[in-house]
This record gives sequence, structure tokens and C-alpha cells, in this order.
Amino acid sequence: MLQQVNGHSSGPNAHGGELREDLQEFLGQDAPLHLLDDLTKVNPVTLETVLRCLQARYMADTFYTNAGCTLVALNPFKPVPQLYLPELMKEYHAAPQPQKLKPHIFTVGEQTYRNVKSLIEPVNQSIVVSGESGAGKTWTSRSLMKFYAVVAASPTSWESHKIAERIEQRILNSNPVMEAFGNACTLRNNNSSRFGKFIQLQLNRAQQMTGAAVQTYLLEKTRVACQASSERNFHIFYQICKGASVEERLQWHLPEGATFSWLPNPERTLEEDCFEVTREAMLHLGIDTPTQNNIFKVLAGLLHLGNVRFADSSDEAQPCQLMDDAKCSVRTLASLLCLPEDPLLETLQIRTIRAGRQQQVFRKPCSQAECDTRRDCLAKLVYARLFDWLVSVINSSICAEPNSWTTFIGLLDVYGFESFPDNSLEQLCINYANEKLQQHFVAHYLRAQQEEYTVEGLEWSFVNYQDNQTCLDLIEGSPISICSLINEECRLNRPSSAAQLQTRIESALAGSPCLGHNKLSREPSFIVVHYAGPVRYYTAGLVEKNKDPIPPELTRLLQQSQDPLLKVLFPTEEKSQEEPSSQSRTPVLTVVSKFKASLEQLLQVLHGTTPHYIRCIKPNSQGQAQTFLLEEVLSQLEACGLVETIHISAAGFPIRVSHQNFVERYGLLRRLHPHTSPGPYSPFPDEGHSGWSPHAKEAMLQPLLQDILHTLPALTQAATPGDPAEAMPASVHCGKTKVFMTDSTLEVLERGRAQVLEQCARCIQGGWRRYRHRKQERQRQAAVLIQAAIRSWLTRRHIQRLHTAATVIKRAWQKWRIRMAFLASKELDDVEEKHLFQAPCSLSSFPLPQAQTRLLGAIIRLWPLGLVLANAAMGVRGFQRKLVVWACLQLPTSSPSSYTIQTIQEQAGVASIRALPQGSIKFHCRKSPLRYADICPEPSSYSVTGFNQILLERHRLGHV
Ligand SMILES: Nc1ncnc2c1ncn2[C@@H]1O[C@H](COP(=O)(O)OP(=O)(O)OP(=O)(O)O)[C@@H](O)[C@H]1O
Repeated sequence: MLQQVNGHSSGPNAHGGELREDLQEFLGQDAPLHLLDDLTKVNPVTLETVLRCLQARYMADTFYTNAGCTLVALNPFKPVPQLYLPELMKEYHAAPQPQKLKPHIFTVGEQTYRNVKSLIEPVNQSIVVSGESGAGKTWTSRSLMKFYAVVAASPTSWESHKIAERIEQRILNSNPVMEAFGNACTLRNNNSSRFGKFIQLQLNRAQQMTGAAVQTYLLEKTRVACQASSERNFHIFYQICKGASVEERLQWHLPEGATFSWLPNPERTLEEDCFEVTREAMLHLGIDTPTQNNIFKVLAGLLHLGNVRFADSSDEAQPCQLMDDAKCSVRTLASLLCLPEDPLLETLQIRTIRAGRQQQVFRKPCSQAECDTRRDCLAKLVYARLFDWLVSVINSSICAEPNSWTTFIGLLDVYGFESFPDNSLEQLCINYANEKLQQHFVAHYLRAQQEEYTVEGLEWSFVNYQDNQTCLDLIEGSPISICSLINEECRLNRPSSAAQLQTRIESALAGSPCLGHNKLSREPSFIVVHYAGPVRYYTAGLVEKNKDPIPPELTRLLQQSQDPLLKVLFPTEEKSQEEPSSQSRTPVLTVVSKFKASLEQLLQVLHGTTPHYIRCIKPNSQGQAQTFLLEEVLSQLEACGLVETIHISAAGFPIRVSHQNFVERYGLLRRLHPHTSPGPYSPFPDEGHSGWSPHAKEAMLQPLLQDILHTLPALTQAATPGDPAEAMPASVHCGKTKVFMTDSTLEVLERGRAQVLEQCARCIQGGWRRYRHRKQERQRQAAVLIQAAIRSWLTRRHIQRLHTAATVIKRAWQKWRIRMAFLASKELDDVEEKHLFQAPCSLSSFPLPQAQTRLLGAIIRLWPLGLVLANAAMGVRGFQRKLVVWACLQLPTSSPSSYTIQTIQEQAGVASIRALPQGSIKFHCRKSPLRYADICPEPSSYSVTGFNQILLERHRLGHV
């Protein structure tokens, strides 16, 4: 690792040897430099210490570092997949305080997301991702979009989840399409964005991503027709040449091995040359395969257009002729663009001029150079329109309904500051945009902060920050500036040489400290001292580029095309706006004026948002991992004004909230401590007081503010228990209209707020639980009552049924018993009568005493029951058995000697009962001849059997 740092000790990195010692020294300190998450903690904050800290972190594979309000992102130049895992995104999203986690672009992403949620003005957020070409801006923007796709998609229903997923996928799919058509391989970056873009991620009330909109800036369209020797055209041209199928090649006239002059370095294969990915993404964005094929056919046509070359004409009156090998190209071009071949060639060769009152048309053959310019212009015109159309298609696919989103997070990915050996209008525009953004940054964090301190009555030691207003005045100021002078040249349409333009600029703007001139330069040029360093711009071709003239014949020609795509790109009803009219007084729309207008529009949007800054730094220009070139990084740190930011952010009050918002958000902290201000507590003091004057409002807010601020020491104490050093009163200052505080104070306040909210939530939960419990209790009691009523009703009904049934059975039983008794007595009577007839000494002839007659009656009536009980009384033996029988037969117990109970076998039960003295009835255990003796009214397991074995025998009295 250190070896690599030392590896640059020779040449430009002359500090290599010292660095090694310094690095070791730092690593030996209590807090090693690579562990310092925030550059504001480096002591003292100087360029050198900041640089060393960044270096130590880079070498320790730590690529993100805070610098106060800015995040510094070092390009790892190697894949670090674990840094961008969805799990990590979720971790930052779920963290109670993401700023406590390691610095990351996800911290910025989460911060913006929470700001949107908090609804503190300005609610809309923007993230300005800046840095040199190849520093990692596009990578960062892409990763942030993926982050939002993960965190801003937690819809409740499955259906809305699917919709959100589709939208996110479309938004992510816009990246490969835009990169294929707008990125190219340059000397500094294999995948360099050749346009600026502002992506607006639209969120609904629930902070879910419902759509997006893309605004592009200044596409480098000259690249279609002109590429530097080691650079390439836009990726899409290589993709179609390498990825087309055999049939497509035939269709698009792109034979294998064909050479195109606008397709330099085709042998270099990049990972960006993935045609299938682009096609797939286009399909997802709603660009169907026929339309895609149409697009690729037109692009193939442009490649053939590049091969159209003209020979110089010796006769000015004659148009330049085509080179031999170019004739075929024109034919192919005409067929691919569905244009008539002859008018196409004629438009490239001959210029038409309208002059005079009648607008007479003159035809003038162009020189070879002019023919080439017209050819290039045709390619640029088609490509620029195609790019704009694609952006509009992407927007229509990803943009949400205007009423479906309420807030947005803007991602600005603009080309970084550029300084090449040969700089022209493109670099001037790019650096102008960077100056504007730097000014926005300076205004937001440096100047605005300091001026605000003064206005609010804060004492503050000013840092000599770098203000680039003078540079901006030089570029865009009024009435005279570089832009106005170049525009004037275009408007006057007078022939002017590069040298003349240089002189005009130098003389008109001589007083500007930001204008320099290198007298040694032979080429006409001027130098602008930008905030990031001086840049030399060559004046040759500047005016022409600014005019970006589009010959009206070209537009008219393209309007004649039968190609469906070109018909859309060049509608016939469109009035050729490029057509200059001699009477027209409208200002000429130059490249610079169009760019300036779109830049102002962008800054207007940015001014309405809370900005966040990510500064991408390229550790080396070779794109090598683990190589940190001090001087290259140093120039980038200086260029982005990072050190001043660090000073201000570390020592100042980076958080500023208006009194109103402060009271609204933290008013509930007054619950923690008894407050002194009179009047009832209202978290929103504005309610019902909208008609109050600002002064009266302020007077009302003051006591509330003081109450809140009084809670701070206790909150700080609570936040750091047992550490009196840290429990110092939080750093907060109450200005005239705003409250100023540090990050740590904000943290303390937020923690207190969360505590109060938790208490409130507990209170609400308690109340709710009590209410719910009471309600449940009431419901339970009601249920018990209902159940008891139903049960008692059911029981009553059941008993009633049983009762009825019992009555029926009882009656039946009684009937049956009577009947049995009757039958039995009748039978006995019959038998008796028979015997009486047979034996003269019948019972009637010997009247029995009354007691005996009663006994006999009882025996006759109850003998079955007596037998049953005697047999059923299990285990009843001897005398007890007799007692039972006596009881059942109601025999007089006083004279047991008058009768006897006999059992034949002890186990078999009662066999007979005999009345001894009378001895007239004898029970035998024999089969009864009686017809009804074996009828049992209730046959059951308990019923007594054996009746049918009873035989009544009648003997003579006194003889057994
Ligand atoms: N975080 C990262 N992890 C891994 N590689 C990265 C990372 N950031 C950037 N790179 C590498 O650096 C290259 C350049 O990054 P990128 O295209 O984002 O730069 P840029 O600032 O957008 O450049 P330009 O202004 O030219 O478009 C990427 O192609 C990628 O290989």
C-alpha cells in the first residue's frame, strides 16, 4: 500500500518520501487518520491535513468522508460490491441516526428522504453531484437512484407495490438508454457523460416514488461527426455495429468488417458496448422493437453519412463532386433515411440563399469545406433531435401524473470542470455551468451563512472564502461579457476572424481580474481564471459554434423523409425556426443563450430546494485502484472550495431554522419541563393567528422559544449522563428570525422530541388500552348474560320435556301395573276358583281372620316387588334380607313367627315365602304356568328375572 504511494515519489509527486513518514506518523497517533470520518475533525483544517486524511482513508479502502455539509467521494477505480448492497441500503434507511453510521452516499440519500418526510421547508431536496470527468458522478447518481428505489418503495398493498416496482424499474432502465446515446469513451473516462442531467424523483404524500422526470443539458452533439483521435463516438454506434444480428446487418447495411470514418477505435471493446442491455431497457421504457429498429436504421444511416466525402471543385460555379467510394454511401444513406437520393446530395452540395424584398432564391454551390460542414450539420441535427425525442419518450414513460406527486428529490449530475490543451465553446459552457454551481454552493454554505449571521446578530469570524462572482460577471455579466460579445458576433452576422474576436474580448473586458492573456500563444485565445484554475479558450470557430447554424434546406430535406421516425422528428408543419428572416427582430438563439436559459431554469429549481453536495474526487487520472496522486487530488480539493466549507461547517452553525418552524417542531419539548410562558400550550402557534403582524407573531413566539431553549441543558445532560464535559449547554444561538445550531444540538433536540413523542404515544396507547379493556369487559359481561339466559332457557325446556316424558312413562307404568295386578289376581282367582270347585274345603268356606286376609292381600299385591328387592339387595343376607322383604310386603314385624321366608339356595335369592301357621301359599322355583308372569314392564339389566319361575301352589291350610 505504502509502496504504491511511494511509487509516485518521482515526477509530479515529489512528496512521496515525506508522505510515507507522515502517513506512518499519523497512523501511530491515538486516532489514526483513516478513522476520522469527518474532515472537520482534522486538526488544524488545512489543505495538507485534509489531503493526508483522505489519502489514509483511500489506502484503507474507505472511500467516503464527510466534510461538514459535503460528502467527499473518492473513486475506488475497482469494484466494491459490498458498498452498494441492498442490505446496506436498508441498514442506512432503518438506522435511527444514519449520520452516526460510516459516511456514505446512502447517508445523504437517507437525509434527503427524511427531510422530505419531516416537511420542514424547503421540503424539496436536491443533491448536486459534482467533480471532474471520471470522478464518479454518474456512478454516484446511479447508486442513489437504486437507493431510492429500495427505500422509497414500501407501499402497503401488493398492487401498489407492483406499480411502484414497475416505475422504479423504468427509472433505472432510463440509465442504460441515456448512457448508450449520451455517453462516450473519452481520454479521461471510458464512460463519460456527454450531457448534463437533472433527474427529478417524484414522491407522493407517503414518500413513495411515483415517477421521475429527466432534464438534459448541452449534449455534445459535435461528437457524432467529430471525435478526437483516441476517443470514440457515442456508445450506441458501437453497440449496433457489434451487436446486430445477421439480418439486422443486412437491413441496416452494416456488413461485418465495414469501416466508418465516424466510428474510430472500434477494436476497443468496453463493458458499455452491450447492445442487448440497451434494447431490453428500451423495451421496458415502451420503445417497441419496430421503433427500436427504426432508430438503429437511422443511426446506421448516420454512419454511412460520415463516409460521404467530397472532392474539391476547381470551378466555383460547379458543385463539389462526390469521391468515388462515397457514391455508394449516399445511396445507402438515402435508402436508410428514406430520402430521395438526388435532393439529398444536392442539399449537401448547394446552398440556397433568399434575398431581396421578394425573397428571391439563389443557389450557390458550396466549397468542399462547406459541404463537409453541411454533412456534419445534418448528422448533428438528426442525432440531437433523436436524443431529445428519446428523453421525451423516457419522460413520458417514467413521469408521474402532476397531481400524483407532491415533493421531489433532484439529482444533478453535471459534467465536471474541464481544462484541455485545446478548449472551445463546449468547455466554456461546461465551465460556466460549474462556476454557476460553485456559486450556488458558495451562496448556500458560505456567503449566505455568514451574511445571515450578521443579519441575525451573530458574532462570527469571517473566513476569506472564494467568491466567484467576478468570474461569472466576466462570462455572463451585463451589458458586456464574453457571452454577450460572442452572441453579438452571431447577431451581427459579420465576418470576423478569431484574432478580431480575441481583441474585442480583451479590450471590452480588460478591467476584469479574471481575464488573462498569454502573449506567447500564437493562436488567438483568451484565458479565464476560473475558481478551479485558469483555462485557455481558443477563439477560432467560437462564433460559428455559437451560431450552430442549421441550413434551412437541411430541415426541409428531412421533412420530406418517408421514414416514420424522421417524420416524427421533423414534422412538416414545423416552421423552420432556423430560417432567418430579414425582417425578423427576434434575437438569434445561440448555443450560449440557450444554455444560459436552461442553466438559469435549473438554478431556480435548485434555489427552491435544500441542497446537498457530493464532491467526487478522482484519485488519479489513469483510473488505477489504490493509487492516490497528491497533486491531482489537491487541485480538485482547491477547485471545489472544500477547505473553506470545512472551516465554516466545523466552527459555525450549519443548522438554521426559522422561529416558527423551530417552535412547531420542538414546541412539544415544553412538556418535559414546566414552562413559564402564559397561555395554553399549542404546538402550532400560527393556528388562528394568520392575520397577525410579523412583529406580533414574533413577540408571541419568543416566550415559547425561550421555554424550549431552557429545556436544552437538561436534554444535553440526559443525552450524556455521567460525562459533565460533554454535558455543556448545547451550541445554539437564537437570532432575530432564526435559531442557529450545530449538528450536535440538533441531535439533542431530536432525541428530546423523540422522547416526548414516545411519552405521548405511550399515553395514547394507555388510554386506548384502557378504553379497549373496558369495552371488552362490557362485551364479556353482555356475552355471559346472554349465555346464561340461553342456557337456563335450554335447561328449562329440557326439564320440561323430561317431565312430560316422565309423566307419560309413569302413567303407562301405572296402567301396566294395574293391568298386571288385575290380570294376576284374575288368574289367581281363576285358579282358586278351579281349586275351590275341585276341593270342597275352599278358602271361602274357611274364613280367615282379618289380619291374615290383609297379609295375604299385601303379599298378593307386593310380592313381585318384595322379590325384586330381596334379590336386588346385593350382599344383603340373613335377617337384613328378611327385613327388606318384610318392609316391602309390609309384613307385621311384631310376629315374625307367623310366617317364614325360605331360600332354596343362598345365592339364588328368595325361593319362597311361607306363612307358616296358615301354610296355604307356597312359592316354588319352577316354571310358572301363568301367562303374564314373565312380562316385565321395564326390561333392563337391573330388572329382576325369575318371575316366570314362580309357581304358586295351593295346599291345604296348615299343610305345606
Ligand atoms: N463507487 C465506485 N465504485 C467502483 N467504481 C467506480 C465508482 N465510482 C466510479 N467508478 C469507476 O469510475 C468510472 C468513472 O465514473 P463515472 O462515469 O461515474 O464518472 P463521471 O464523473 O460521471 O464522469 P463524466 O463526467 O465523464 O461522465 C466508472 O466507469 C467506474 O468504473
